[in-house]
Amino acid sequence: TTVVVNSTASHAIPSTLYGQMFEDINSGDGGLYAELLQNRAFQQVTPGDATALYAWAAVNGGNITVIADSDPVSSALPNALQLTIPSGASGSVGFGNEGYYGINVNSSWTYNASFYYRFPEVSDFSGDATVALQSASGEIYASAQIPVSGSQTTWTQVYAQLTPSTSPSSTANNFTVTFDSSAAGNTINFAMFLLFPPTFKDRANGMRIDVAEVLYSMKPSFFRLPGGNNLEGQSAATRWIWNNTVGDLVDRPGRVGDWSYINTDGLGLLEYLYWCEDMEMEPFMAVWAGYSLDGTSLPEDELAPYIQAAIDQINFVTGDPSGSSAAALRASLGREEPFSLTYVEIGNEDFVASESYIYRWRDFAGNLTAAFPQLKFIATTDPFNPILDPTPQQYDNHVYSSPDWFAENSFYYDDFERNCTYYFQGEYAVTYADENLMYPTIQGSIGEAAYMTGFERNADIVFAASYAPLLMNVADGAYQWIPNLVEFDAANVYKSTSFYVQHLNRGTEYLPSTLPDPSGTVFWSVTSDSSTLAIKVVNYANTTEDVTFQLPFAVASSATVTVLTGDSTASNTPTDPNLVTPTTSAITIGQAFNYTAPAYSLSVINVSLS
Ligand SMILES: O=S(=O)(O)O[C@H]1C[C@H](O)[C@@H](O)[C@@H]1CO
Repeated sequence: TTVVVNSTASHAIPSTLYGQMFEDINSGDGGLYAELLQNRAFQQVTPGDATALYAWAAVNGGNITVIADSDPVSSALPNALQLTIPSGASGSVGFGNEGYYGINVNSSWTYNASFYYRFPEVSDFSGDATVALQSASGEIYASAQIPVSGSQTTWTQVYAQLTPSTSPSSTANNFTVTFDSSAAGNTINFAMFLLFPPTFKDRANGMRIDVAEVLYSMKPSFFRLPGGNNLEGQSAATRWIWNNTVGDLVDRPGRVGDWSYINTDGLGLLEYLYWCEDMEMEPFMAVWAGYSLDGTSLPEDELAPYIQAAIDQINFVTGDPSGSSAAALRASLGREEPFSLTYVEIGNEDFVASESYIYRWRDFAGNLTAAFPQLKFIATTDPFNPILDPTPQQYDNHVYSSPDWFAENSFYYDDFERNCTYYFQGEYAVTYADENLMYPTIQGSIGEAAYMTGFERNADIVFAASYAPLLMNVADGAYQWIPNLVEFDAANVYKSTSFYVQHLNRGTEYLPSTLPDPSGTVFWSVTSDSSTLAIKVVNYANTTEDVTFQLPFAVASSATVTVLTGDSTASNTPTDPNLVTPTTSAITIGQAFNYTAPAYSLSVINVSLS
């Protein structure tokens, strides 16, 4: 194969081309969001149900149950954990939390713990609650005393810091709250527990550092939030409601998410926005658009309150505090100046309800465009099917398919009409439906790399792309979708082979070159920025492929090539996390040079242009 590279760029690579799609699918609570306690506030559970206490367990005979407190800690959190310490109790009696499939105890960290308590009946008890981090077998790694008084019959929040003495290798640990025998016979109500490790950029109520750092290393330019299906609700009533996700944690009711678990909404709209700033990316924010996953579309004459909610949501992000109550709410929460926002998505995957989207889009996009003429609105039906008014300038395309499909469709966007319509490949990934694989394989990741060469060749109309889903807790029962880009457990983060494909793609303008054979197995894309020429070569075949490049100008003879390659079925997994990682080496090139691409490989040849 001979590839002649043009000297003149045909189009810029939009700065937004590579970003991240996020929603709470095996990934927010217990994952990116740093809160370590599961079911920390008994949100959305039914008091008395066995499940109401999930992740909590009694310690040494403590008698615990979830009650609807007669004097709830807040209207958002009606439930409390009630502990009765049996009379005659001895030893440390109370309860514990197992975390999200474990708790990482790290002696270099200071943990911040807090909870609310009250005595439902006045008691003469005055003593300490002991909070601790301990192994499943009861070895104490860290503990602290919190004074507790039986005269405290109204809610009060108390705090403690925990600094473990060691870093056990096991994450099978518990956070415990216990009392000694002096508390025997007492009944105490608890609410709104919090246990945080250090967070990314030290952000309050922030993100888990190790996961955040892996995501940051991808240098994403945007972050799509809050979904995906998790925006939509199993009913209109359980949709993602922005104003339920902001303000004091004690005022956030949480919701039954769309991935079969309760969302605390501790990772809420303001946390997302600070996260985008900390990660130097812009939010691609979705607004609920009248369709819920039970298949219901609201009739047109019921949309007005939700359009107003969308206007308020956008004003919360970018509004002037003097001009909107939502923006004033943002200011009251400590953020006077607006956040940057350009793209707003109207709904998610509305191709499943495209008939009603005709009026839902008309009313949402119509009203929001009038209210925010500076924003760009993304439609979620299939392009031009149905015809929408106002004419969308952006569409969000999603595709999940086989390795072969991705390798065979790298020209997917080449034939799209250039008619001032721009495309967001908002979700794409190889899924291994037949083998139901938990982790991407090299064959799948190289298929994705082939498809991604099409993003750059068509970056005049493809303005953004993100693999989905982004994150996955690998613990049994902790995930709802496979595969995912980055995996984690309570103490580790794992980078899939597809992560490395995402990680390698960069460039600021596209240099046209000889077109690959759309039905072939070798693909390439040449991009440059001010200092470097990046030549991506994808070989989807199981044999090596020689590619001769003819560059338009002389270049330094020494270049580097970063190669991701391996057995077609190879995956990075928790037991073998670095089975396939990219290798970088020096190569000698010239204005014309031959490159032998290994079987199943992505190669990125970087040539300095200085
Ligand atoms: O069941 S699907 O509709 O395929 O779910 C997909 C599409 C949806 O937008 C996203 O939330 C999810 C996984 O990334």
